[in-house]
Amino acid sequence: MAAPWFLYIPLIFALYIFTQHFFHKLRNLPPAPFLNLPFIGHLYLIKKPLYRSLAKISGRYGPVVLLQFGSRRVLVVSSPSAAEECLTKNDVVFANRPHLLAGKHLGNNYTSLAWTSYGDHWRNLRKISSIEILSTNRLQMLHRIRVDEVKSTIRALNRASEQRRVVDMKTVFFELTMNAVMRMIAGKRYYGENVDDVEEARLFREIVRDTFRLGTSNMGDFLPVIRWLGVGGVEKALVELQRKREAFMQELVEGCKRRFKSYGGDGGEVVAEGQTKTMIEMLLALQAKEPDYHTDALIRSLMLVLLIAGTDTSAGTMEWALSLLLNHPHVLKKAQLEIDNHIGHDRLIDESDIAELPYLRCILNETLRLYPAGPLLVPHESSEQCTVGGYRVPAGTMLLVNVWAIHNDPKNWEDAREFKPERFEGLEGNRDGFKLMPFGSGRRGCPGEALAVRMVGFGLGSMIQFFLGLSMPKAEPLMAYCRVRPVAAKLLSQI
Ligand code: HEM
Repeated sequence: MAAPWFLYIPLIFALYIFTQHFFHKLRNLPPAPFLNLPFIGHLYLIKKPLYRSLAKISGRYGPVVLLQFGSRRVLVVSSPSAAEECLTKNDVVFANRPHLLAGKHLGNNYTSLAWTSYGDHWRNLRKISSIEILSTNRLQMLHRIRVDEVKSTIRALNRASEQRRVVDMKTVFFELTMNAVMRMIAGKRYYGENVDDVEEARLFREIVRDTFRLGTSNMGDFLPVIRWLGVGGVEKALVELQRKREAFMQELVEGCKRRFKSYGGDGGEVVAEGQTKTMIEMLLALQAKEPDYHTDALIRSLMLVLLIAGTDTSAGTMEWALSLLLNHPHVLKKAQLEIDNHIGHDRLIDESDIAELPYLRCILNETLRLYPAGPLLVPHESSEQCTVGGYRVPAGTMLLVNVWAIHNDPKNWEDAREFKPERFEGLEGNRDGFKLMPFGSGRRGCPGEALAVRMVGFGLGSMIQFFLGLSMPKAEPLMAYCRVRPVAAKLLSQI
């Protein structure tokens, strides 16, 4: 009598796994864990946080690993040389982004700067952002906004200090960067005291919260069945969120257009006396010259990308830096001494001082080494077949560069888990090839690096200049008592 059919299922599964493994080797694909299960692939190996799980897998199978995340092939690289190979020799091949749900709905069907594929449209967006918005010249024009916001933060912390109130520093830094970036984008302030419009601010905060909640990768990206069945309603929520984001940003664009007209401007370079031209206004100037390309939709899309890419990353880095300083008082003291020696006690630190404060830059680099805000960069995808580490990588493979693993690997760094800013002293450009790349590298590397270094360096430098013996009653989230340094009391009159 024949055995019932279902008894063959384990056999079929085993055959599938062995055949997969055999062909994997035959095709010279990068190493992979043996058990590649039907439907889910290697997802069963993944726990949060993803970069730690991947570092563990790489520790076992090597710095170039090919995994299967459900329906997607994923190449994980975790050594400086493998990262270099991907982002130099194969930089163009890996310059695409995978089509993930967030890119479809929040990236306007994969057309926004962060989500669009490599090509003319991406090149144009990159050019606009690098030249028209994030160039040294433009950042200088927006300098006053950042100074204003840092001063306002110092004032708030000083009040908390006088009242001996403990402060949630995570919120302080998040609100600082959000206010600074939104004022640069549209001249609006939505957090803390003196918000422009309470209801508008409430709506904005809701949009920001939902974007950070829904905008990260979700299981539907890897298991299409979840997407088809609409499990969790994620896609519906993303569509609704994008509708709100677009409507909100369009209102801001309209507001900037009205402001423009009130100057009697024609969308040109004219700005009223004492006013700072916002990023939207910079783009409206382009719209006046070339309306067909620089549409409202393009302006909305660019601004939404900068808002999300530039805030949480910078705020998180400031929070980690302060947390590390509180746990390493000798580093804080050395940084204070550097600032006092360079600036004295009669004036406030300024962004332009950062270049002259090498130890502060070392602290920044060391923080970004230990806690990179993008531990796996943003996923890339290969447009054609290429080789990495001598292995064949097929077209359409998603690339994750495990920067966290590279930054924390004892093979690359002495005392890798120790906070030692001194390790960067004397290093030209404070970088060490592909051993340190918190902003990525190559064509898709972060275009906001200069702004980030200014915002984070200036924000952190100001904290160091003003406050002493910040103590940390609770590490998670970072809560601190801020005590004004005696030498900084005089400076308070300047803010
Ligand atoms: C400490 C702060 C920041 C860190 C650590 C950081 C890091 C990164 C990383 C790792 C990437 C991905 C690179 C890749 O895929 O290879 C990226 C992309 C990007 N970043 Fe940043 N970033 C920061 C701040 C900013 C700021 C302030 C802005 C602008 C306001 C910005 C705008 C962008 C944009 C638009 C992209 C996408 C570029 C593209 O796809 O072509 N970032 N950033």
